Amino acid sequence: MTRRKLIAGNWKMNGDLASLAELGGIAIAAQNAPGIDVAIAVPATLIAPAIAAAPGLSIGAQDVHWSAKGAHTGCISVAMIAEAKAEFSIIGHSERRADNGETDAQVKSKAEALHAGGLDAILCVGETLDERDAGQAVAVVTGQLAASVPEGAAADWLSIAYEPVWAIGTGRTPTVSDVAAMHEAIRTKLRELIGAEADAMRLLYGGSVTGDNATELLGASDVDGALVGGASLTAAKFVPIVEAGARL
Ligand SMILES: O=C[C@H](O)COP(=O)(O)O
Repeated sequence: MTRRKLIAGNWKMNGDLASLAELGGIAIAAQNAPGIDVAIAVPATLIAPAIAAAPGLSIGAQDVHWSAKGAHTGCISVAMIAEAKAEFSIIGHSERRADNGETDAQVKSKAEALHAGGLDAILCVGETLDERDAGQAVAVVTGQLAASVPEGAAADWLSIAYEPVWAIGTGRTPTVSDVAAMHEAIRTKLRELIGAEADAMRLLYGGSVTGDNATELLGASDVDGALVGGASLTAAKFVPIVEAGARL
C-alpha cells in the first residue's frame, strides 16, 4: 500500500516570534513537495502566530490534556488549540512521559480527545537504551501501542512515531535494519489492534534525523516519514529533510 509521507517537525521548548521567520522557507519547501505532507509542532504560544506567518503550512501542538476543560493548571485543551487553528498535536512524546510521568492510558485519552475534536494525532512510542540492551525494545513498544492506541483508530487522523529514547537529540540513530524491524513489529501489532486499517497508518521514525541521514532512514521499509526535533528549528536544516522525503 502506498502511504503519503509525512515530515513533521517538533520545536519542543524552543522558538520565539523572531524564529517564525524560519517557517517561510519551510512553507516554500512544502509547496514544492506536493506529494508529501509537512507539518511543524510549535510551542502553544506560537500556534496562532505561526499560522499567520506561514499560511498553508500545517501547524500543530506538542501536547493536549484529555479533558475538555477544568482544573488542570498549566494544561491546554483540544478546543483551545483548535481555536488557535492547530491541525494536530503530538502526544506521548518520551520527554513528556519522562518529565510529566505520562502514562499510556493518558496518552490514549489524549488521542481520543483529539479525534473527538476533529484534530489529528502523532502518537509517540519508543524504548530506552536499557530496555533495548535488555532485549525488550519490541515488547516495550508494542506494549505502549496496545495500551495507547484507541479502539477503531484510523489512519486519516492517527500516525505513530517510533522514537528510540536513546536516539533523541544524541546524534545516534539505530541502523536502518533495526528501524525497519521495529516498524514491521509496530505494523504487525497495529494489525492486531485495528485490523486492516494498520496498513494505511503512517509510521514515522524520530531520533537525530538530519539532512545527512534522512534519505537512508526514510527509505527503510515501513517508514512513512519522520518526526524531527533539533533539525526542524531552521529552514536550512529542515528543508533538506523535506526534500529527501519528496524524492522517495
Ligand atoms: O520529536 C522529535 C524527536 O524527539 C527527535 O528529536 P531530535 O531530532 O532532536 O533527535
